[in-house]
Amino acid sequence: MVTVLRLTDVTSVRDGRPILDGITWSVEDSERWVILGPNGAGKTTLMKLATASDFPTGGRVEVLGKRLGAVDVFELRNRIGFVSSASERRIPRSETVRDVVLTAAYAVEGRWNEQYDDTDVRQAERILAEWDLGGFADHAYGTLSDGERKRALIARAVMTDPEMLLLDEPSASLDLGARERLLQMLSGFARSSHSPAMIMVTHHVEEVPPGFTHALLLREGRIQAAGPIAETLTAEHLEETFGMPFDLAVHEGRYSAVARPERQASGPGRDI
Ligand SMILES: Nc1ncnc2c1ncn2[C@@H]1O[C@H](COP(=O)(O)OP(=O)(O)OP(=O)(O)O)[C@@H](O)[C@H]1O
Repeated sequence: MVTVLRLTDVTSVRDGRPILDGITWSVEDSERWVILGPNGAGKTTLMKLATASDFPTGGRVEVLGKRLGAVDVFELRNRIGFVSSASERRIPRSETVRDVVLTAAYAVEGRWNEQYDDTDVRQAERILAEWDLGGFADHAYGTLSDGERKRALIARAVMTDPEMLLLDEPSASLDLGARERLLQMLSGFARSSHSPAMIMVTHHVEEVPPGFTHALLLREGRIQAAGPIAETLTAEHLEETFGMPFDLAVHEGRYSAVARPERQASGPGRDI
């Protein structure tokens, strides 16, 4: 086992306020982590540290065995796949889907004069097929549906065989069918022993792909619970994290959560 990410007593302070506070967490190459927590809990800030896009205010962050602050972060970033709404905005709309994936080999957005060898082209074609995008290779990225775009971005992120794949809310804005399709593909990818370590941020337990092995629950910049998913993603921990009680169900690796009905009805719509 190889530790791909290690945070030790990490603090991130912005405008004098701790956004992350006392985070100690590590990820092994065989692990697939889901990160859950309320809006503003610090999930994106944590992802920025994990992708070597930001530095901590205090503590120690080691990404792929290298300590942030003592390593060329550009070299590190080439070994990490990252999909977020920001990465989506950087892709030119007129770029073909094939080039969206292929240009990852040079870490550029938008094909220019780079020379790609046959191995790169074959790798791109293989990955496009794996993510069910073979029929879209010549389509312009801007014409894809949201679900197809997400798959194209993930295909781009895995083009360089990264050692860590990080996904920030990959299912956000997808319709039910597109979400389910993406989850099936992520689940298959997570279960493959050839896949890199995965870390995925989501707002909904329904979006946790079966095959994910660990969960980290974050609240107000602190870890509320972290560890193997069966012990961590529990109704008790969700209540501590989100501040309200849930009924949590697990069926064939899929989670669902609804607020537990309060005994005395209150709020809008109650009978008076
Ligand atoms: N550069 C910054 N300067 C000041 N405050 C910041 C900065 N970056 C983040 N924050 C604040 O830190 C907190 C955590 O932000 P972050 O985006 O990490 O949360 P999140 O868990 O990803 O939230 P969401 O689920 O809404 O995306 C928020 O209150 C945010 O306003």
